Amino acid sequence: MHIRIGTRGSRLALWQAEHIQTLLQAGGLTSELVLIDTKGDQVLDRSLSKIGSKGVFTQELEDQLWVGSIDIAVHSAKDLPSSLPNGLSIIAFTERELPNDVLVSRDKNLSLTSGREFTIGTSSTRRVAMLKHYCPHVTTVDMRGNLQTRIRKLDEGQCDALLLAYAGVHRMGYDDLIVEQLPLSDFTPAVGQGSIAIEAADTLSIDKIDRVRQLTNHGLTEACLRAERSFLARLEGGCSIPSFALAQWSPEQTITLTGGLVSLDGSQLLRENFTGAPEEASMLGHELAESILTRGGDVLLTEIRAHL
Ligand SMILES: NCc1[nH]cc(CCC(=O)O)c1CC(=O)O
Repeated sequence: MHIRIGTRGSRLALWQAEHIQTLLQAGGLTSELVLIDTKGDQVLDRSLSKIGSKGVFTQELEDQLWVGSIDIAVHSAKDLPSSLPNGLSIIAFTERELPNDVLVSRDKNLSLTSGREFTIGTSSTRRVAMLKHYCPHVTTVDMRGNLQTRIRKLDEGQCDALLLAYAGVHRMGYDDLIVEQLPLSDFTPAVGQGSIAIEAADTLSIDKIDRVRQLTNHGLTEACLRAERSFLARLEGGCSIPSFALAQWSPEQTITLTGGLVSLDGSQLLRENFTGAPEEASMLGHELAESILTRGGDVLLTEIRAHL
C-alpha cells in the first residue's frame, strides 16, 4: 500500500510528515510527500487573527484531499479548526508530545517569575492575554513566521525571548534555547498542542483509512483531543480566540479536561475542570464550554470577536 502525504513545506511541517512516514514504514507501507503552500505560509506581514481565523494553515491541503491528489494531510493538531468541512475527517492523532509552552532565549537567566521586565515575541492571542494576566511586567512584541524566522528575529534583538510550544522547539532541535517550562496549571496550552493530526476525505478507501489509523493513532491522546476539540467547537473558536484547554488521563484511565477563556487585556480569566471516562470525551468538552459560557464566557467572546 502506498500513501501520498500532503504537508506544508515549513521545517516543522516536514518533520511531522516525516514522522508519519516513519510510522507508516514500520507497518510496511510506502509513502511520498507532496508539498503544499498555505495562506498562513504566504501572508507573513499580518497576524493570524487578521488573516481570518479558520483554516489558515489547512485550506489548501484540504482542497487537494477533495481532488484526490493526496490520500492524507498531516497537520499540527493545534492548527486544525474545530469543525472540518463536510466529507473530511480526522482519522488519527499521534501520541502527544509534552504539551507545555516554553520560554526561549539566549539569556539563561530570564524567567517569567523573576518579576524582571523584558520583551517576549509572540503573535498568539492566547499567549499575549495570558502574559497580561499572569505576568504584567513583561511586554509582548507581535511576531509571526516559522520557528527559524522567529529565532533569527530573537537574535537580531527584536525581543528578549519567545514563548513557543515545547513540541515545535524540541522537534526542531532547539532544546538548548529553552530557559523555562511554563506550568500547565496557569499557562494551559491551546487545544491540540503537541499532537499531530491526520486528515482524510471520507471517500478514501476504507483499507487505507484503517491501516493508517492502526499505525499512527494513539487512543488515549485521541480521547483527550476529542474532549478539547468539542470544547473548541462549542465556542466556535479558531486559533485566533484566546481559549485554552488540555485533557489528561489518569492511571485509572479517567480524563480530566481543564480549560477556559481569557479576555484580550488579561483582566478576566475563566477556567474549569471536568472529569469523566474516555468514552464521554466529547461530552466533557461540551460541558466545559457550556459552563464557561454561562459564567460570563459568552459576553467575553462577544467582546473578543469585536476586537479581532
Ligand atoms: N500555530 C503555530 C504552531 N502550530 C503548531 C506549533 C507547534 C507544534 C505543536 O504545538 O504541535 C506551532 C508553533 C508554536 O505554537 O510555538
